[in-house]
Amino acid sequence: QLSSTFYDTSCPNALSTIKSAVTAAVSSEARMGASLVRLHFHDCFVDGCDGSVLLADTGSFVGEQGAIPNNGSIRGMDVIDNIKTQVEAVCNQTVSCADILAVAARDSVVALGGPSWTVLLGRRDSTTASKTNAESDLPAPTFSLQNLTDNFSNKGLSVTDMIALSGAHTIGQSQCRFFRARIYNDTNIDTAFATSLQANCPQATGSGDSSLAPLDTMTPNAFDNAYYTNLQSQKGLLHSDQELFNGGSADSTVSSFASSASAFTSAFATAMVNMGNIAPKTGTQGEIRLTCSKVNS
Ligand code: HEM
Ligand SMILES: [Ca+2]
Ligand SMILES: [Ca+2]
Repeated sequence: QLSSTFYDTSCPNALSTIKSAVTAAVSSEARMGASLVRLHFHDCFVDGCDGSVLLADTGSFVGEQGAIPNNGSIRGMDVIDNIKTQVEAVCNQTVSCADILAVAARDSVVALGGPSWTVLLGRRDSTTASKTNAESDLPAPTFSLQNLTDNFSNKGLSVTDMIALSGAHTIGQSQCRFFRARIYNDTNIDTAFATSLQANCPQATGSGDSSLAPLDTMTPNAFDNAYYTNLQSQKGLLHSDQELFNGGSADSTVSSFASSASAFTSAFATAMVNMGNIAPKTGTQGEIRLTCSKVNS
């Protein structure tokens, strides 16, 4: 249904416009690459890749940005709004916000040294958002391996896709409130690693809640396979990360991605295409938004 050539005649400069803007944003702040990849994930898992996550709360409209997994956490919506303005300047109401997110996620990975892949295009934008679905469908950092497997399976994604996509945690940061329970309560954590994290993340809820730590302690700004070698030494930051290497059925795939960068990058690229195919709106469904943060009036 989606097609890599969707904008070839209607907007031949769309992809280059997005790439330059993403490259500039990531050059000025490496973490923005991570934030844009996550935004695409949080879009696709909630009613499909339809730009729903980008809709801001305005007046009586309730978007997804206040949902528990997103609130005070997702970033980069302003960067997408800015890219959309540049894309509108070259092709009026032609390129969807959902497609801009999918391309920006790919370009972010490339900008941080990761693999490239061909992005399928032609998604249309939603005219609705669902805070309820954002709270029910996005995975939580407290999840077990079984919870994670079920959550991705509900979106049509395999365990291999789940393990590969979790490798996006090779970049970016997490707030203390999401890893506090792990560094004080989990036993499958490297002791020195836990102790070093405790310095900026006190045990008491409310203190240092938003202090940041890198998801990949080795190379936080490089899209590599260090995430998996960290898991092998019990240095996963989130409880859900370490669940992938905890003596269970995912261990062998983690080991394969840890020992082969190419096995990881190829599985990651495949899984990103699979995630990008979740319930796209096409044809006459939805709309092409003029501004990514609000529906057309
Ligand atoms: C497997 C289940 C997952 C869970 C439980 C999870 C949870 C989280 C949490 C709690 C954070 C920290 C957010 C914050 O502190 O504000 C985070 C960050 C991040 N997640 Fe995930 N995530 C998962 C899967 C994914 C997937 C599939 C992707 C993309 C393909 C992804 C990409 C990222 C990135 C890049 C960051 C860093 C964002 C930044 O620095 O702005 N995550 N994730
Ligand atoms: Ca969505
Ligand atoms: Ca890394």
